[in-house]
Amino acid sequence: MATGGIGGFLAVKLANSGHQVATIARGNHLAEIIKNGLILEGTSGIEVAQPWIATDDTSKVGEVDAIIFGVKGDALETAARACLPMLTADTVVVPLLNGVEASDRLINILPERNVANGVAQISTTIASPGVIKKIGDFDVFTFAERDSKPSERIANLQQAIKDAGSSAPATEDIERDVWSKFVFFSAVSGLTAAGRCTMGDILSTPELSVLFRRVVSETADIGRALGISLGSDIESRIWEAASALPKSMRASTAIDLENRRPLEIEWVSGAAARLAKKAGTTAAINEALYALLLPYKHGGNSSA
Ligand SMILES: NC(=O)C1=CN([C@@H]2O[C@H](COP(=O)(O)OP(=O)(O)OC[C@H]3O[C@@H](n4cnc5c(N)ncnc54)[C@H](OP(=O)(O)O)[C@@H]3O)[C@@H](O)[C@H]2O)C=CC1
Ligand SMILES: CC(C)(CO)C(=O)C(=O)O
Repeated sequence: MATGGIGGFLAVKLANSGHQVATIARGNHLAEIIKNGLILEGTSGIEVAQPWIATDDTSKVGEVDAIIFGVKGDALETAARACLPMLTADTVVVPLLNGVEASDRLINILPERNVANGVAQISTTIASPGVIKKIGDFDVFTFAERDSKPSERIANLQQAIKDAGSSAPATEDIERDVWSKFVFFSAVSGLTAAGRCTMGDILSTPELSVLFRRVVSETADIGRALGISLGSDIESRIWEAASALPKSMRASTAIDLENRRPLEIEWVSGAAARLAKKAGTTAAINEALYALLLPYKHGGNSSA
């Protein structure tokens, strides 16, 4: 659930390493998957997978072991309800959305025993109906039970993803990992989208570098105020990692903005602003980035 950048990538990899994979998709994307298979254009060539089932009707899938949950933030509730027919008491639902609220939002709809927590480091997109495109060489999926305790179902899914060629490291603190990506992403997303710039621009413009580092500190402080054990070196580690990113890199938010698609800002800059209030701290820069992107939230032109 579903067959976008995240779900489509893992569907191809898992199906081609021998697993029974159902791809939930709709419209032209589904029609092309049924007709030609699901195609992954990666840096090392093209792979095609024939899903076990490709459908927009989850009641046709039956009960499953695991659900890779990868829809955009605004689609979470509807997609979660559609997962209900596929659950047994042991099915694990692994959210890989950006932001820090997906797992908590899922337990409002799905039984808590079914819901895990997770985060993805990858850059993939639906290039055209039936075709997923991967950019770059990184594909790391970090996930665990909500309380981070080891479990067989998490270990099995990690092993399956590793056998399929990606990275799925074990973690002793999934909340910290989800927040670490959020701290990084709040800066990359907010600046490359609101600033219409690339990581190269951020790294080569001292004023933008300072702003990037301020967003990172601001979001990290929100996490710390909420009790997340982010560590005192997260700011420097993120800056080091950011400095090594490809110069042309932009967040999916910036690419969505350019393509006039809806933006996930409610779950990134907007979430930082909201969570700061909850934590009793401030988030002036995240608030500003959120406000600058708000006119474009629903896609299309600005509301002006
Ligand atoms: N792609 C990436 O590289 C990364 C993505 N992420 C995060 O992962 C999440 C998913 O991103 P991504 O995979 O790129 O998103 P995509 O937009 O590529 O894919 C989401 C898919 O979900 C489908 N969908 C939504 N609701 C339903 C539903 N009820 N039934 C069936 N299909 C549905 C959409 O179909 P339709 O078009 O018909 O609405 C779309 O095909 C986001 O939070 C993103 O920020 C995190 C790290 C990297
Ligand atoms: C920054 C990146 C590519 C890291 O996975 C990402 O999550 C996104 O752009 O949505």
